[in-house]
Amino acid sequence: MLEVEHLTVSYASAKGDVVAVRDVSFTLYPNEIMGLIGESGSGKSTMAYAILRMLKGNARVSQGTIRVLGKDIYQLSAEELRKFRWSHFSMVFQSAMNALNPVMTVGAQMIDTLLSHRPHLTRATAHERALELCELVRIDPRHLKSYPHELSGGMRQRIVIAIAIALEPSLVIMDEPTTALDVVVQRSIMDQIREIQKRVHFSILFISHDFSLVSELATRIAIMYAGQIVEFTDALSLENRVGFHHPYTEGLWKSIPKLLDREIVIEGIPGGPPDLLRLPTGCSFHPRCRYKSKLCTEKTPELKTYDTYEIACHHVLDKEEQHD
Ligand SMILES: Nc1ncnc2c1ncn2[C@@H]1O[C@H](COP(=O)(O)OP(=O)(O)OP(=O)(O)O)[C@@H](O)[C@H]1O
Repeated sequence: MLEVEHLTVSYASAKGDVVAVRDVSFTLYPNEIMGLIGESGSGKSTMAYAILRMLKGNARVSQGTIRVLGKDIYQLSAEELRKFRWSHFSMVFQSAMNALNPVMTVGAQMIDTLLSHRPHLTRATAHERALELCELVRIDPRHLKSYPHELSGGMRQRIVIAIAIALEPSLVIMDEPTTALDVVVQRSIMDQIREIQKRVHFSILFISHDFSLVSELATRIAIMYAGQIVEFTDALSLENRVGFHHPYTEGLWKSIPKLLDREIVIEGIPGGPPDLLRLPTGCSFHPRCRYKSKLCTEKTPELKTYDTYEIACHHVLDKEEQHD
């Protein structure tokens, strides 16, 4: 479905090349929901834009390949890419307002997307399909006549989701799709994403900095730190075996507020992410890691497979004993 191999993406800057994604490889399987999490600045959005071939001016893919349905998307011509996007892969970003045209009704935008990619459709059939999409995202069809500003934030994001799945793509990349919404609306949209994905089957790469949100939706989670994936884990193992993970994953998991004995307990991760222009030697996470040794300051750990996990940490086998 989606194959990313050795992807490296850099931004040219006055101080030198900022390598925002470093040698990332993974496969997303048909109908799989994979979460991608990491703190702000870890490279999640850069990766999403690279996969969508939507990187901005000073960014470039300096290494690696990205294949969607077996096609190297960087080998497609502009016209092929235009056809491929929306039909085979699409995206939902944080701000629905930016994704929608403010001077067109939402119905016209849905019908336009359908007709521009399926020119053989009649306007009446496209309208029927728009009605079906409204039903799928639980929007009253009368809102097809509304302009984006007439709808609430949650409704706008539902419309964006409807447009993203209008052409039945195999892959939808969602980058913080609910971050701008309040908690109640966020929950209902998450439930709906899950329900729609079950009904119409497509793969999702779901990007967020919110571990609890991702772990509810995704079956597999990739954890990103300073441009690299430091762990792939299944969502269930986090609750059951939190000590057997990358120290960064453990820290993120413990940063989720938990109610213990009527007190809210939050354990954070000390320090902040590194300057990408001056990465620490060895493991990039070592300055913040309570399990670090001399080896960690000297040698970059590679991703290694342990049962159903892949973890890049020199001490993953011995750290579980020290974990509390
Ligand atoms: N246009 C740019 N020029 C130079 N550096 C950039 C540019 N855009 C992003 N970066 C740098 O690339 C790194 C990764 O940024 P990115 O936005 O991909 O991270 P992120 O994990 O998605 O963060 P957030 O959750 O805040 O969106 C950051 O350190 C950022 O400063």
